[in-house]
Amino acid sequence: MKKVEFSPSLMTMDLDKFKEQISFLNEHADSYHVDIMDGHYVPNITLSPWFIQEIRKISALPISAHLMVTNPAFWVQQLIDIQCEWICMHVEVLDGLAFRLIDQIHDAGLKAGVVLNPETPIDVIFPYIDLVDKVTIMTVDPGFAGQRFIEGALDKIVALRELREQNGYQYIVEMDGSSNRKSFKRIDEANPDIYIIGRSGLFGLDEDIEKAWNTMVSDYEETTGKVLA
Ligand SMILES: O=C(CO)[C@@H](O)[C@H](O)[C@H](O)COP(=O)(O)O
Ligand SMILES: [Co+2]
Repeated sequence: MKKVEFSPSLMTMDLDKFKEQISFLNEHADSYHVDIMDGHYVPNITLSPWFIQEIRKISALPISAHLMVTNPAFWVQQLIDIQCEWICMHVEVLDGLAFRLIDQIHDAGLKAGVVLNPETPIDVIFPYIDLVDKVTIMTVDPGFAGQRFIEGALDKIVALRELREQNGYQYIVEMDGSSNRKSFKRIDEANPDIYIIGRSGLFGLDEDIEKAWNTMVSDYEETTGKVLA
């Protein structure tokens, strides 16, 4: 069976337990997801390139930056400077910039991802679908944790996997937004490669990160009937 990857969304971690939680997750998670917002593209401001540098000091896991910003070019250069493994940009702001930014990320030796809001159709990315390394499907509106799961967005995950199969594309498919005990089964049916887990699926389950992780694993296993390796 294909391995399911879990990527904790660090904007929902407990910052007063930063070192303790990262030390534990270094041994259990597959990568980290860092939400970067500019207060314009979405009405919130969360993590930053500086935060990625702080993680990097105590972790060797791949870090994926989810850019929710109106001017991705400005942020892409900063993330290239700090060598974040994945730079993921919302397609809704990529018009007229997509090829330049994807090439810039690749030229720096990093991976380029694109992110689609729940209402954005996948055909928007067809012009550059063969160039991207990851496609992230939002299953909540971007900007905040703790929102309602948007089940209808899952059809895009199925369609992206089919397109990849038919055309030999190389991208990874990821979901982001409210993955937890209530939604794991539906997400699993759509079968993304990476699950982003936030407060509702991981950090909010227990103050002790080890207990929270174990609860997340049993929630996944009980609701999907699958056993994680
Ligand atoms: O990009 C975002 C939100 O804009 C996500 O990465 C959230 O941080 C995550 O989905 C929260 O999940 P919940 O805490 O709602 O489960
Ligand atoms: Co995110």
